[in-house]
Amino acid sequence: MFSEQDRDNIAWFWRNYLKSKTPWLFVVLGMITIQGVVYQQFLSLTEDGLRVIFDSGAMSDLIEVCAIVFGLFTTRAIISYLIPRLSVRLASDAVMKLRRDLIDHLMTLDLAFFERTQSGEIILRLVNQAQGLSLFVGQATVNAVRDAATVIIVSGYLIYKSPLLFTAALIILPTILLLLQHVSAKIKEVQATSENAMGAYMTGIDEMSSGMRTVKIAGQEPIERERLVEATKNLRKLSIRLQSAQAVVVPAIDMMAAFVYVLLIGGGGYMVLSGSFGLDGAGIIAYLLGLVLVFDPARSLASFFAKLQANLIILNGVRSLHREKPTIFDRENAHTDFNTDGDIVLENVRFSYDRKHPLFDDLSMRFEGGKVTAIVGATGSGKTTVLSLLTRLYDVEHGQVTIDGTPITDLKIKNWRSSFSVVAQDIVIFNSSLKDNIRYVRPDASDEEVRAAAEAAEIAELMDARGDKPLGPKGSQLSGGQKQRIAIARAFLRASPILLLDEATSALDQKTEDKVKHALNRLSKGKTTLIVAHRLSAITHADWIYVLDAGKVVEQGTHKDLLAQAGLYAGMYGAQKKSYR
Ligand SMILES: Nc1ncnc2c1ncn2[C@@H]1O[C@H](COP(=O)(O)OP(=O)(O)OP(=O)(O)O)[C@@H](O)[C@H]1O
Repeated sequence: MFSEQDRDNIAWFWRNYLKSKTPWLFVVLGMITIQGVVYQQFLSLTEDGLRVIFDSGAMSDLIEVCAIVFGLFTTRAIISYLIPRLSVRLASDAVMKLRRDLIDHLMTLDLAFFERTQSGEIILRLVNQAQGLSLFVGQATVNAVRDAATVIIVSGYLIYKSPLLFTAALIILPTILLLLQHVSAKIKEVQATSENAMGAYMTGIDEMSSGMRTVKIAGQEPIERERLVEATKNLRKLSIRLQSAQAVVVPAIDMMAAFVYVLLIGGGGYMVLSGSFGLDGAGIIAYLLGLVLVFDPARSLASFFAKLQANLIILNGVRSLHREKPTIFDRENAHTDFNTDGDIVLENVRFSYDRKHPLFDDLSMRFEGGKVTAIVGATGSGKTTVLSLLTRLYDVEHGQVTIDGTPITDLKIKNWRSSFSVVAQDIVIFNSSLKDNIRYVRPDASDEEVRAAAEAAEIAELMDARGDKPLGPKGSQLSGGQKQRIAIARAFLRASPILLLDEATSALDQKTEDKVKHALNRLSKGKTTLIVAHRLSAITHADWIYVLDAGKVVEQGTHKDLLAQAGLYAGMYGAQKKSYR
């Protein structure tokens, strides 16, 4: 019923999220025990009360029994109010910590993880599964512990009263265990499928809403609708299957309980009638009442057990995110200081996104400190990947990348990355004001510094016009060129010693591009600058140019050298010039 992995996951959850609350858990346990004792006392008092009635005893004794029973149940009611207040707080704290840990952990993971994991899967873990666990731990588990305490205490009392009758009642135990074993496997299987389906559904919603422009232009709304509706149908089917698997538990236990009641009325009745078992009418009625008090929580426990199986799958889902390990992290004794003006060198680098097809095999390049180097080449030749290796979004598999002779893997990642200003192809705009979007790369920048950066990137006018108005999800209220100018403004604001420009001005009109380019040229003065561009006219001024083809450097030199070589570069340049005429 519990696999090795389940036990390990529960131990992990306990260690990290509940153990520190042990004193409070004891308080809850104490209150739960009192509730169980209330039931046991109730039984004992009922037996006394019945005896007073059967034996025509004193009315005052009966009143006393009634008063105590009332007092006992009032105590139980007060505790029933206090327990959830405390337990929900404990569970919410645990899940907040779990969510915080998951977020912290996500931040350490490699870019590669996010490129292969569906967004819905991450949302599912952080939102639904964490919430589900909170409810389960805070409510279901506490109720289950209360039920277990009641079962143990009342059963103890029943064993004390008549071991023989209790042993007879245990006849059904093996059947219950077999049933639970069978059901738990089924529940686990359906829950795992449901979780995957829910993750895919969430990813579908994310893709649909962020890709609505393409959906509408391609007229694919019916297909998107169909895709999502199909997913909801699938979820409905799985939810019914799960409920059906869980639903058999309670009625099956009720049937078994009926069997035990009949057995005990018959057997117990016989024991009273024979008079040789020390059991009277009041005793057997109280005994039957006791069994009812045991069966009710036992039935809830069985249904808790069914829910537990589903939650173990959820717990495993959350844990699996924790099991993801980053491959790019700081080495021990990593340096924080390095010469940012030094040459950056790729030495015999091998790298592949997909192990079977290396993109680079023995690639060597040098980016001279303080100079402008350009990388050109056909689409897919690996230009952006070179920039990703420099910024350690990926690590090389073989060879090394160095700055001023120091391998970049010896440097603290935070310090190394902070030496870059980047204008990337995939510009990320947040749904906040334009000003805050520029400030994102340097939160401590003053208003004047943000304005100067916006002016250099020719976006100051728009920044004033929009004021504090958010830019829409993923900057949806901006044009491509406006987004690009925000990215450029960020590079101006950050003003780090190494500048990476990946198709930085490709979305700008000629006039704006000319202005921005002058500003960028000023910014790159004295900085190690790497430019990736398709439009070769944009890089003719570079101190050195690399021409990449299918992951290999096929030509290199200055613009003049390369034209003189009359090779690939000269051909590309000639073709572009012709098309501009
Ligand atoms: N995250 C990734 N996972 C798998 N393959 C990738 C990934 N990113 C890029 N690739 C592949 O690696 C190759 C090089 O991509 P890269 O983006 O470096 O090319 P590029 O020269 O910058 O192209 P472009 O000029 O179109 O921007 C391409 O074949 C691409 O399909």
